[in-house]
Amino acid sequence: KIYSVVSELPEDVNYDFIIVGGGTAGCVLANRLSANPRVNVLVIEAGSTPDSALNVEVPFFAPFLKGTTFDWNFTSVAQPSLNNRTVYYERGHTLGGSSVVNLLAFNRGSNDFWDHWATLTNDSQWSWENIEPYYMRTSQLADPHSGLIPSAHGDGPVLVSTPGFETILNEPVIDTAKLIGGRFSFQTDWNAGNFTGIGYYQGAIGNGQRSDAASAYMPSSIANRKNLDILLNTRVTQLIQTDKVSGKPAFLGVKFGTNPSDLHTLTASAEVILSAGVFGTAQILMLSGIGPSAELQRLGITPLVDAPQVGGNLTDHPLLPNYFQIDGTTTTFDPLIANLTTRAIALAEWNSTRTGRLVDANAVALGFLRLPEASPALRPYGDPSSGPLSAHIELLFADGFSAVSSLAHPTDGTYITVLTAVVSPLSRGSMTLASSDPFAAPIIDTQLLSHPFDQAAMAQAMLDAETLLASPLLAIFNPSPYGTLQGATTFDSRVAYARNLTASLNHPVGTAAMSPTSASWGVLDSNLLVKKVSGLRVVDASAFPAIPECHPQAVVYTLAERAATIIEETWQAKYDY
Ligand SMILES: Cc1cc2nc3c(=O)[nH]c(=O)nc-3n(C[C@H](O)[C@H](O)[C@H](O)COP(=O)(O)OP(=O)(O)OC[C@H]3O[C@@H](n4cnc5c(N)ncnc54)[C@H](O)[C@@H]3O)c2cc1C
Repeated sequence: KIYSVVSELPEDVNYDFIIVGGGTAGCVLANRLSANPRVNVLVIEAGSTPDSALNVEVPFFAPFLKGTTFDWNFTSVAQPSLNNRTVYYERGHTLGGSSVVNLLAFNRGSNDFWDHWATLTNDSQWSWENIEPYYMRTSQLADPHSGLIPSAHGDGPVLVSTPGFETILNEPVIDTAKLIGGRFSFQTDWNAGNFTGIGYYQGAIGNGQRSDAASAYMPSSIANRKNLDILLNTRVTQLIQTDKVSGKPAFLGVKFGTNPSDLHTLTASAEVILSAGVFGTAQILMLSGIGPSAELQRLGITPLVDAPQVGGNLTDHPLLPNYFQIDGTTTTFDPLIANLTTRAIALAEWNSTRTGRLVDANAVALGFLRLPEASPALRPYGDPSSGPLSAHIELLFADGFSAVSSLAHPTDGTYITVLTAVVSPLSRGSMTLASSDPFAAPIIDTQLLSHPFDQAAMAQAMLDAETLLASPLLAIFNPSPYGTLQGATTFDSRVAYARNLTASLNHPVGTAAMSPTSASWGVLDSNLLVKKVSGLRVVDASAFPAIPECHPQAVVYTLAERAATIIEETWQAKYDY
């Protein structure tokens, strides 16, 4: 059942599993673990439910969710590498978490990125060969999906499809890839193992509507299970040490509430699982005394387990909009942003037939490219990608002015945007506590674009965007660089442009990374258990040992599916899973 306030929660239930955070990973775990009627599961989620909100359901409206009650509204500290600008961090604050507010791309990454995880954790359970069945459990194809490889897709609850609307860019971008080939070769299906080339976007969209962790993994038939309770609008503030097992502290107690003067506690009999996301999980660990001891002491928190890397290793994909003004007679999505009447007409079409431009996200075609072999970026720093099936940079093609930067949408004109990103970044940031107040926002220091490799890779991505737009099928739009992009014609001026406009692709990961049991780096072992602690698990994007060279939500779903099986196997004897 779903409860909106703490006082409604039944007092006589003994919960076996308490899941902290009902986001992308949390919904998967709650669904799978509560399938066993012999266990009681509690999810505590800080936000409310998406409840058929229009901007959640309509794929094209996803950017309108920024800054709403569905968003935690985080902001980084000023970044020297970005001319001392701050970076906005959107994070889902609702059942379903960031899968409810994200830009819908659904990619499981290359085979060699998963094999890289197996190497990094020294555990073959994360290799593609072993993880594939768990990916298959996450999602299934929905219409339209012609051209995709059916055997590369599974039968899970998240619906995945290709663009449902023919924009001015779909065919020209794909045909350009087919024409040029090489690094720009056409990619038939992103979810078939090779994550390089140029191909159609695959989105978590079914019947023209968003498919997220809440709608796919937590429909009312699951949420109403007798052995599953979901407490909304409530923040977990701390885990409480309950015991010591084989000399290691156990944290089965959970403190939660809506403000510092009204906090409650519950104790799980089997496990507490942290799924509060890349910032929430590290924050709760530190508030519980698990983190860098000296830092915790400075904030007045009693250190219980010295875990220096909690909050460290923050890795993200920098995102840069490259705007081009095009021939004014062309149809782009710009009027849908600038003109409320045009938007209302499109919405009426979406409401009645689930057709039109609103059925897709902003970007309709993607490129995931390896750097040229002679790239100056690769020489000094080596190849940071997971392998030849993985990219270094990404290009997203949007048929209008894509509002990801501080630049306001121009009041007139017709545009296309090529969003460029670095997907194998070497920059590393961190997240720390601002204070011991669990309701205070953390300090996020992203370090985006601080490493010279990332700057050089971004400059190459900008050059690739220009090269593609100059090819015959795209040159017909007469794309002309807009704003300061006009002056970005050399390596140095491209980097200067990037420093001015780079934002986050909202893919932060790694603040409680998995590593081999004996490794001095990392926070978790390869079964997602916090090292030096008994039985405390982390299941979300903070556990990633390295950032995938793709959009990460499908990787989170897959990680959580695998985690559910690890947990079931751990408790097989007691609960007969
Ligand atoms: C704007 C945006 C666009 C994105 N675009 C894409 C995309 O197109 N494709 C893609 O693959 N990925 C995308 N991502 C990234 C992807 O959505 C995330 O990586 C993924 O959903 C993270 O899953 P998670 O389970 O780690 O965390 P989340 O899904 O964020 O879940 C964490 C949950 O914990 C809750 N929580 C946090 N702290 C507490 C607390 N103290 N107490 C109780 N609850 C708490 C939160 O409210 C949230 O519900 C995007 C993300 C954003 C924000």
